[in-house]
Amino acid sequence: MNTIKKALNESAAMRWGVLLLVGFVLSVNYYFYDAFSTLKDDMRTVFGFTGTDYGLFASFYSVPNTFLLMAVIGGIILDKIGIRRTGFLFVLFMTIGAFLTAYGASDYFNNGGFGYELMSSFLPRFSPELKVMLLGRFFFGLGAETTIVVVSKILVKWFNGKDLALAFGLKVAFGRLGSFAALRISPFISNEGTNLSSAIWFGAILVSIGLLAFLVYMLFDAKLDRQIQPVNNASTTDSFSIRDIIDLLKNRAYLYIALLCVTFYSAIFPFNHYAPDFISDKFGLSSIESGNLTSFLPMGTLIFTPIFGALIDRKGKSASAMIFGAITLLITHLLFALTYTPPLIPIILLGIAYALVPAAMWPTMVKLVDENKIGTAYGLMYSIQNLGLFVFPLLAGAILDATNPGNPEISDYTATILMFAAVSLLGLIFALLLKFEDKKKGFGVELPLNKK
Ligand SMILES: NCCCC[C@H](NC(=O)[C@@H](N)CCCCN)C(=O)O
Repeated sequence: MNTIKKALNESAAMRWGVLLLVGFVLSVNYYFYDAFSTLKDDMRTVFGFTGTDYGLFASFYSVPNTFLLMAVIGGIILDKIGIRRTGFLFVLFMTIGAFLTAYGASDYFNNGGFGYELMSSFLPRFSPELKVMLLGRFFFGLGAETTIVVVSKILVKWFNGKDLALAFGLKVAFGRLGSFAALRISPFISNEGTNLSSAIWFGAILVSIGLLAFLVYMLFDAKLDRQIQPVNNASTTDSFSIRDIIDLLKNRAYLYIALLCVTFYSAIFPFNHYAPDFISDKFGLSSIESGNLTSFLPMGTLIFTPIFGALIDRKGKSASAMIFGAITLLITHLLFALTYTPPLIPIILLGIAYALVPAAMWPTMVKLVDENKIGTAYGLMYSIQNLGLFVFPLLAGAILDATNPGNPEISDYTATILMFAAVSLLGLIFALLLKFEDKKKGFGVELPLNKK
């Protein structure tokens, strides 16, 4: 008797199992990205970091992705050599970067350990620990961004047509879980800077466990490829040409979504790097208290992004959701900058924006580009986004130093947060332009994602 064997991605249990595995890789990625925001003040007291030093450290994540176009190159590599090899390579970079960062902040290194002399011998404006941490942040960013592109492609491979927006929403939720854990655990381990180095090592160890999780995923991926190869061959053999990038940039809807992406995230991620310190300074809280308060943000989005994702799968309205999210973001920053509204209220508003826009924006890509170019499309979008993630933490640190001379313990963040409000306003303009373009060209951005 002939039995038809179902491919692995036909099984719902397998799909959600895979999401759990790659979701963990994202959680540790975001953990390490956000672990430093509650340590800003500890790094000021232990290493003497100024606002600009801290901003530079946060920005260095984006250097490879913006200036070396690594997120685009990672996306191209992904479309060319496939999920397993690309994923392994970039999760490995992420791990190396996390360990280098922790090494730079370690007591061993700072007591004259291996490489200390070399790192002291050039660019005396920057301390040796900052230089090694910057190098670590560089490699971490190089690996982390392409890893997110890889995970997006994994989800398209396993979930397309089957709750894709929900899966993307859950993927984002896994990232937020990592941020939540970082905001809670990092200041707790650091204990006002007495265990600063242990807090960073803890993050690096988590990232290395993420590498092990990816190795396990590779086994499932190989099995699925053996099952679907004859049907899906096109998606792995299509070769990259520079035309792909030109075509993407000529697609106005793609351009608007990429510009919304850079402005929206520039008003959130760089803000998050400063949020615990800002809340602590403006409302007189300890770093653990302000970390706890800020952690409501990823916690809320963790719950609401999948819910909004599921709604968009079924009801559509992605462009309208992005507009609404952008307006909410603008209101949030104005409240933070200009009022003493209890911080939980703007944090809740920020959570709505931070859940709604990503839930609508990322899966919309399948409406705008072909699946076999999706790695390149996401990669390019990340490189554009990383330009903002490079510029704005630096700018925020520089504005902070300029408006608070002498690196004081308590800083006035008004000018810094108003800068984030201005960036949010730009995001709103691009969200509106996207909606008009969709109306004109009929991409179907407002339609549900689920196939009937
Ligand atoms: N399918 C894409 C989901 C991306 C989610 C998005 N993350 C980013 O935009 C990253 N490029 C930057 C992440 C920085 C932390 N590692 C998000 O909403 O988190």
